[in-house]
Amino acid sequence: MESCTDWAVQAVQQNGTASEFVAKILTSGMKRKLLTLVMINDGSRVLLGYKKRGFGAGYYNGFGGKVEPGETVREAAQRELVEEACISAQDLQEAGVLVFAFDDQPQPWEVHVFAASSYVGEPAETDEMRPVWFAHEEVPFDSMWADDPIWYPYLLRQEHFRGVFAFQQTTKLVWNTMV
Ligand SMILES: Nc1[nH]c(=O)nc2c1ncn2[C@H]1C[C@H](O)[C@@H](COP(=O)(O)OP(=O)(O)OP(=O)(O)O)O1
Repeated sequence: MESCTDWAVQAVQQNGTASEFVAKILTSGMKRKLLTLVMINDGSRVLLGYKKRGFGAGYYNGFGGKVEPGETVREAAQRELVEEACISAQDLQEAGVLVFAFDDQPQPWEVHVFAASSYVGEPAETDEMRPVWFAHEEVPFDSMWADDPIWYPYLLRQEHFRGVFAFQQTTKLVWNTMV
């Protein structure tokens, strides 16, 4: 089976990129870092968390984090949702995959995005995230990762997506392609 990194490498080779580090970081065969991101979407609103600490602090985002040894990507997605928003998704669906190459991180990141419309529990603030509902037309892209406006339309249309994104100095988006 084709691994996700293979399609990301192909995308870079087919589309070219102004930033050499993207090709270098994706083709070097180094292990990627696996992460999850869960988007709760009730049909007209999405639940985002204001990230209070760590990577992406100050941004709104879905809930997620690193896949720990011994757990599946799906298990990690459920665990992070409970840890960060105090809710458990009932209909977690695979929504898409995002590959990020950073010029200041040693490994490419592969983020598995899941969507859910129903959950048990009540969203509550944790040490890491403050949950806030946003209407689809009011998603606060100015306070989010620069790649988000590119793939959110796919998410909201419930169309599966794969994207490759290159960042310089952590947050400056310098190249992207949707596959
Ligand atoms: N460019 C980007 N756009 C986006 O929308 N989400 C991104 C992103 N880059 C990273 N993320 C997400 C993936 C993941 O859900 C989160 C980063 O995870 P964290 O570093 O918070 O992981 P952990 O919660 O495991 O960390 P610790 O609690 O520090 O162990 O940010």
